[in-house]
Amino acid sequence: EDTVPACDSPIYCQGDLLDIIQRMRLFNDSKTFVDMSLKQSPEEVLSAFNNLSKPISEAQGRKFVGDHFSGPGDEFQPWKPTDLPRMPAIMNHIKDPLLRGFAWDLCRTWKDLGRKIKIDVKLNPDRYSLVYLPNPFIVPGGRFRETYYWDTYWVVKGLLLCEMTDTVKGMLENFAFMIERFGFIPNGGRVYYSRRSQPPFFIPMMYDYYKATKNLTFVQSHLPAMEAEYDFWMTNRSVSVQRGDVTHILNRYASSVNSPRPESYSEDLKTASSTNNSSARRQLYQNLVSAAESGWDFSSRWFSRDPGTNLTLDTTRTTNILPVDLNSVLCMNEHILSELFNLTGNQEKGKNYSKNWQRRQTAIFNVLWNPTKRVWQDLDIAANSHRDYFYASNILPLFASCTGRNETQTEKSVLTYLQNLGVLQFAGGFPTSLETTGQQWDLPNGWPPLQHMAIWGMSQSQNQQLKAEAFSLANKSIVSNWIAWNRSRNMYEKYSTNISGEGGSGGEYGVQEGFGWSNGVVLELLRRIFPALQANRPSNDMDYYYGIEIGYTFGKFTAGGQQLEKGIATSCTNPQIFVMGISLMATAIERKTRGPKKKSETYQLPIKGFMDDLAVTTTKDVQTRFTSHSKTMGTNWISAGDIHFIKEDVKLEIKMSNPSVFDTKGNWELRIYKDKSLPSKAMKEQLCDLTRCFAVIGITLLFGVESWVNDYDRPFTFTCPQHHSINRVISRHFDAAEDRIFDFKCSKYTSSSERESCSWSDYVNDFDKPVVFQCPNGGVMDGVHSYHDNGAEDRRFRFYCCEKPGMCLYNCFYSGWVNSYDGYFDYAVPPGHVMRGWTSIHDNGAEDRIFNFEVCLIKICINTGLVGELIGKRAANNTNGRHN
Ligand SMILES: OC[C@H]1O[C@H](O[C@H]2O[C@H](CO)[C@@H](O)[C@H](O)[C@H]2O)[C@H](O)[C@@H](O)[C@@H]1O
Repeated sequence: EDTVPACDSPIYCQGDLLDIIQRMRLFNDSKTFVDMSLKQSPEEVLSAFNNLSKPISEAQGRKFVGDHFSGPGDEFQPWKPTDLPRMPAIMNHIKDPLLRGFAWDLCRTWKDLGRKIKIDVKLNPDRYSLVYLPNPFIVPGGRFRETYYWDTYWVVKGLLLCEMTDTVKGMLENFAFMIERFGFIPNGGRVYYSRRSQPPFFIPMMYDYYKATKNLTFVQSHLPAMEAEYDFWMTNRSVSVQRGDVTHILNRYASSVNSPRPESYSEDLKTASSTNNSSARRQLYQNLVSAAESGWDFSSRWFSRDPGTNLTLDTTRTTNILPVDLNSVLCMNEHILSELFNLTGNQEKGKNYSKNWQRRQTAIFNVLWNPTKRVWQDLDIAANSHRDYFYASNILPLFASCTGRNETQTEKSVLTYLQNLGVLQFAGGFPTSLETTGQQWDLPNGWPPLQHMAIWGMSQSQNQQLKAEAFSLANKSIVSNWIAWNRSRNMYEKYSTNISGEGGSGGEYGVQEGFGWSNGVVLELLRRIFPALQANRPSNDMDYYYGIEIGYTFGKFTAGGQQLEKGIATSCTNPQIFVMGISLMATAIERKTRGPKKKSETYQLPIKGFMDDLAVTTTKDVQTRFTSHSKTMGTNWISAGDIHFIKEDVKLEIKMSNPSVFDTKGNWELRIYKDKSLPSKAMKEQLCDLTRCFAVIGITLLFGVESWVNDYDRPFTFTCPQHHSINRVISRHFDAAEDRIFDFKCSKYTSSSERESCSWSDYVNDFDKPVVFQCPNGGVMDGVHSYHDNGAEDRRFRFYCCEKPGMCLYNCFYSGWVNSYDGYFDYAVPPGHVMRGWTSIHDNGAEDRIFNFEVCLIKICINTGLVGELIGKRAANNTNGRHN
């Protein structure tokens, strides 16, 4: 019997180098080493390794790795998806404003999980374990830096709900590219995954894409790839099972690799350490790799249940088992293939796949349905008996609509089975199993893909009780994610089913954050299962407006109540009226910024809110954020009643449908968004009739206008006129564009007419890098140029500095940070001062910058004794206080 390594690479998949270095456990996570790239060719690295005298000490091993490897992660270039629209329709469907905000945040996390592979990986593939893919893709997150096969099914669902169809298309093309290269889709995008697959969801992903886009041409062009993938499973992973005189064909997980997994090398050696016989060891490795192919790595599901064996990893027997979930997914594939061939006019293939689908349903019922337990169960091939244990996978024929028998009876007995076991009662959702083994696909973990498949299957049932249980599980699942998100701004790869909001545990690595499939599953559950779900309100903190409705009349026009919240105001039939209402409301709140007088004759602390990110794109699409900055003193004055704000014939009412909001702490900042181009845009797009457009113009003028020197994602060059210098910088950030717009004001600093000597600096920063700039030679900042990059989601800056003849700068100081990430700022240079420098830091999480300005007093030098005194004498490390 031959050893089959994970791939052919003599560095990443087999040989002494891998063996010696991985046994040293130089990194906390074994995956780190095999994700690193080579600094030289594999031949050079191997020869350097062979030249080391053996045995190699740990210090030598560390040095060797440092000298010859780099990364991990340096195979990628900056990339952010650019196809996230400003207002995906999912926002219109989710009822609860908080959950709508959550969905929007999740849509935005795709930006953090986007990756694009550097061209060098294509040119020098043997220097990388990463498999080159032509299009950018979304990764799960954390240690999972590469694409993962079955994860992508839920990522695609999430992306489609965020309407990011270009990204999805590219990812599907990547999978077709992998099928072309490997004959199937590997577990993940590394060479060490290239001899095992994962649950086959390519065809369902294509189908989801088709349903979302109706792009049949694209899907049709990939039908050969879909068939090739299906054939792979039928040729390499099928088993026949005799029942009566019928031979059923079913599938199993069974990789040919029978050596330790490179990414968990020392872990596999340890698991096999008490298996002395080399053939048994190879068999164990093969079963471990095959368990990884199932996506359930690892679980008691694959352990031997022979009497006398413990529930331990070294008893893993994956290839002996016919799994319910794999066969359900293949059944789904057969159904979809039949439908797609019919749709594209190939009725013959359509019929063939339909036959396969019917056969599979029969096989699932005849082989995997346990008539005693009245549920589907995995089959132990060797013992020819069901494995009578609870696994979430047992009910997945419901998800695949492959129950193969009378639905009413089946659904009823499935419900009874679940109720009797108590698996519907866990606080955090549907458990994976009822075994506690320390493995991650066992108790206490609940996995997002399983939550989704189980819930979806149950929700499609005709049995009302089973359907109701689906809602209850969806509620638990969303809430658990929501609690964790509010607490930590993290989405986990798995969750505890014991404690809602807690990440999962167990297995080979700590719980990972990101996280592709969790984001997709929450979006899917929110949209398709429980759009009406109401989230629990945070009890002692308030970052959002919620439960606030505004209703107002304008002349004879009365607008219906609009819900306002952090996320989005939706279903507005008249954007202009809405815009006006919001502006008015902001103003009304501004007027109350001191809060009402208390009995003690003192005023409540200020309340401030601001409207942000206003965009009107169609007659029905208005979005704005109405956010609040929370936390100072308790105040509940607004809950006392409605506010009526009457300005000429405009009447604004603010109704509080949830007054308790204001029992919490509030300290909000007010900004009114005024886009001077809005009324004309609205007129052009015929969004309003003449009277109302004029009204908008009127309101816009009434409240003043802010102008911007740039649009989001666009470059700008701004300079002040001669003898003027910048005295105000205003800027607003927009999350969907991950960029800022700017405005500058200038003031005259002298009446002298002497010519200034001005010049532009070079770019003072790279993307994602700090700006630390000071105009040289006593110069003053009179202009700024900047451009934005969508990949880095950042700006580079150049500055226009002018030496002011006869003028001296002194008493320079820094403003301190004038904004928070994603925050608005309006910084005014103090009177008598000019701007000399900028400091700015970018944050990759927020994809935004904070700013700190250096300003100085300016005076005529002549006869002041100050000549030449000031400039360049910047106090080291003084970033906040005054300095000379
Ligand atoms: O490195 C250990 C294992 O890690 C992966 O498995 C786990 O994460 C995957 C990505 O989220 C997920 O698809 C899988 O279901 C998880 O168990 C990897 O897929 C395994 O092959 C690998 O051995």
